[in-house]
Amino acid sequence: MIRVIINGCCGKMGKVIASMASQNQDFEVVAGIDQNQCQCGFPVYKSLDEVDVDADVVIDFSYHTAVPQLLKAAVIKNLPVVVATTGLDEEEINSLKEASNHIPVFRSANMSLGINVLISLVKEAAKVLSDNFDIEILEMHHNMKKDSPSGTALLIADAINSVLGDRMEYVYGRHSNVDKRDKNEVGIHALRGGTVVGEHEVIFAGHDEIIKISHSARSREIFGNGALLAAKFLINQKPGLYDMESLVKKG
Ligand SMILES: NC(=O)C1=CN([C@@H]2O[C@H](COP(=O)(O)OP(=O)(O)OC[C@H]3O[C@@H](n4cnc5c(N)ncnc54)[C@H](O)[C@@H]3O)[C@@H](O)[C@H]2O)C=CC1
Ligand SMILES: O=C(O)C1=N[C@H](C(=O)O)C[C@H](O)C1
Repeated sequence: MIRVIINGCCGKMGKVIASMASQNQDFEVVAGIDQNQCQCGFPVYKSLDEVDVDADVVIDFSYHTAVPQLLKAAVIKNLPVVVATTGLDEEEINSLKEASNHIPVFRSANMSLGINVLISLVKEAAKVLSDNFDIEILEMHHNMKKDSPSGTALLIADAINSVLGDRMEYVYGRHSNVDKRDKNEVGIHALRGGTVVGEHEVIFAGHDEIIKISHSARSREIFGNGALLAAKFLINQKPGLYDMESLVKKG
């Protein structure tokens, strides 16, 4: 039985993780952490420092400002952490890399298998098409999402850049642009509205033809499933930084 602490347990994803874990005999949620209070069926603390319950792993779906303190406490407690929270700035990302020198840390902006397959497809397409096709990324999420663009859109852009010699410049929206589009741009555009779970589309626009590769998340359970698989994988790893590619490769 893998004993889980959920950071952000009162949130949309925290509740999904708690529900999925309760239906999976491999997992038990032993505690939650949230700045808010909520009825969860397990004790809820304000910070990991305060948690006095034994656990095997922390799963984090919270807010970017929460991550450095969470990781600091996880290092002290020698607890592996799955970081699913997005919108991290450079300093927060560095805190994550530092923690991974001491504990296993798994980070992915998108825990779904589908997006990680899309990323593989998009990398292959970019290798073939980038000379003659302009690349734009469009994402849409619910009206409660606090960060923009999505971590997934940035993950896709970074994957494209990685196969194009890191020569691409990200352009976020085009409101103030007065020049024509540069070839070495990746446009990234965010839409917000309704209860959209997560839509991502990569558009390769060429001369007289367009290729689109897209993913549509219809339920948050696809992220919950990936996070639980990541937690199961992570508890058997040495200190280091892991991602969905590590999970797929090591199985
Ligand atoms: N990697 C992935 O597959 C996915 C990542 N996410 C990301 O997960 C994060 C959470 O998403 P949602 O659950 O929709 O958001 P949410 O806003 O519903 O939940 C976040 C929870 O974290 C809590 N929180 C905020 N600051 C905190 C702190 N300092 N300490 C403890 N708890 C704190 C909030 O009170 C809230 O209950 C976002 O960054 C989102 O982009 C969401 C879905 C999938
Ligand atoms: O906030 C969300 O809901 C999601 N956030 C992640 C992101 O920023 O990419 C993953 C998923 O798209 C849902």
